[in-house]
Amino acid sequence: MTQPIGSSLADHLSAEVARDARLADTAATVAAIAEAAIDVSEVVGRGYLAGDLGAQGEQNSDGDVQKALDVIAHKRFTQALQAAPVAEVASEEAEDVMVLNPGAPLAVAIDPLDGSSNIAVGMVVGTIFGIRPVVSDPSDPNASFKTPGTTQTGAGFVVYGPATTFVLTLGNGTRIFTLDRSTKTFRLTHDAITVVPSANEYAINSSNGRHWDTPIRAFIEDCLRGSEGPRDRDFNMRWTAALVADAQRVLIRGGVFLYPGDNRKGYAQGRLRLLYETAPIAFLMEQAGAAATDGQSRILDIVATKIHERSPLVFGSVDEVECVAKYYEGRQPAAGRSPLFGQRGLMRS
Ligand SMILES: O=P(O)(O)OC[C@H]1O[C@](O)(COP(=O)(O)O)[C@@H](O)[C@@H]1O
Ligand SMILES: [Mg+2]
Ligand SMILES: [Mg+2]
Repeated sequence: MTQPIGSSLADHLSAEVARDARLADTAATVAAIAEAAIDVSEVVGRGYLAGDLGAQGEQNSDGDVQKALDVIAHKRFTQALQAAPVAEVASEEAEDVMVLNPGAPLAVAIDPLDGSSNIAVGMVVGTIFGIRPVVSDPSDPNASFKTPGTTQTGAGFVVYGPATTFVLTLGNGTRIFTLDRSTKTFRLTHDAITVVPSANEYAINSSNGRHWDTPIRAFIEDCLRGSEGPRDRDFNMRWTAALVADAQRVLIRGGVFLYPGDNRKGYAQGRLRLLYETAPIAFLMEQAGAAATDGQSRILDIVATKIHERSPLVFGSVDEVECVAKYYEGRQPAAGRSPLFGQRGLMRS
């Protein structure tokens, strides 16, 4: 049963379990993550008064330098998951899978703090998670995470912005809950979201333009040409440097987000990690009627071979995601290439 706007996350979780009792463990895990998110939200909300949250520490598994807030968030979410029916955790901030409650039914992949480059400048950051069943294989400690994203029973992200939002799917639509700070409760503000099929906004870090492959360069070039190019309409560009914030914008307003692979060393598969970034976002997008691919193939069908594996990511309004795939297939709208590429101009390589 759909809950009314303003109802609590706890009520929504109860309703989901009433709909499908198999979701009980997933719902308990989501509740634990939400509690921790409120605590992290308070730290983020104190901003510079909380000390130097951007202070640099060790390198994480992916070679990124950990910031103080990365470590605080990792500890708080791990503590929360310890008290949930979770056996294993794959965290961006831990090299190997962490074993929490052996014998418990669930495995969680988590990016405790997304958008780390925004910490020091006091801008929006978040948390991303995907929940899936444990796969027992004594010969492979990572077996639970080597299943396609379609096995996820729940996924979500938190945005610590002007408001703190908790964006959730349990496979029955995507909803946004907003933190009511007076009661420390997440309340439903956006029920069963439907992303518009087409919109005039794209998000990409265009400073990497000279490293992109031809289809992505051509797609962005044609967006830039706007009403004078084959797309026949003008586009706007947004990039927050926090995947969670860009994903929330796409859910509410539509558009397309791209973090493709590129020619920089180590970036052949882009920057984002399959298990705790692209697969949860893909589940949330599909549940909102949007799409998510690596440019051509559905993200939710990809099986990780290692826990910190990266994948290119293109998600958002279905027509735009489909349009990107057409550029890869050579079926893009016909037109001469723009002078912005290949010759003198903004995007010259
Ligand atoms: O700095 P870039 O290359 O624009 O990358 C930004 C992207 O990297 C991320 O910050 C990666 O996440 P982490 O901060 O968790 O490593 C995304 O949130 C964001 O979309
Ligand atoms: Mg991240
Ligand atoms: Mg992170």
